[in-house]
Amino acid sequence: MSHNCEPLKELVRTVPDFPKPGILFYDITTLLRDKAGFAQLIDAFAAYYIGKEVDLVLGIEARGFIFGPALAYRLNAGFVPVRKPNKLPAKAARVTYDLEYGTDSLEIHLDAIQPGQRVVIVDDLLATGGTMQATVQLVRQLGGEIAGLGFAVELDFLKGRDKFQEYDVLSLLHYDE
Ligand SMILES: O=P(O)(O)OC[C@H]1O[C@H](OP(=O)(O)OP(=O)(O)O)[C@H](O)[C@@H]1O
Ligand SMILES: Nc1ncnc2[nH]cnc12
Repeated sequence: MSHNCEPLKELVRTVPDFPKPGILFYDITTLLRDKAGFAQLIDAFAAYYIGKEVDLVLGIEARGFIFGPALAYRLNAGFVPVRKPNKLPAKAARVTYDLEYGTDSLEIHLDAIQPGQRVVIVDDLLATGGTMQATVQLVRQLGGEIAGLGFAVELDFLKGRDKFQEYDVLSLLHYDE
């Protein structure tokens, strides 16, 4: 199967003024419901990370939970959820960050990563990069080694990628505006 995912952009719906006036929302639900499209995305992620000795895939709540477990399964890796505040039952580390449309916090269980484990973090979309930057901070706090940062969609014009120059960043679909 081809891993050129760009044609899948046709399956992403844009919704103006959601969740706030002035935001153009890139809605991937229309892509997820397409069985060939969803399979191609997971295949493309898997093809990129297979052979990179990944121990854990981290998914960021909520939309990172869609891709993370499917990829972890394909890589024979574990899955770790990075969650919104006060959802994790055991002791957790927390970080607060800015979003394109507000602020939020994320948490990870303190024992979720053993020092030196190789971690890929996945999310549906890279906008300003605040969410991923916060998650990178959590992984580093726990002593994980970042093997890669993976996104289904990148909004190139927001330049979130600039925050991750020292990391291997993979985005499957790119939008210039
Ligand atoms: O690059 P950034 O500017 O940080 O934006 C990207 C983040 O924003 C969205 O999540 P959101 O916080 O809306 O949460 P949700 O997945 O629960 O809808 C998206 O799923 C990413 O996680
Ligand atoms: N414009 C956008 N569309 C979808 N998800 C987002 N997360 C942050 N900005 C977004």
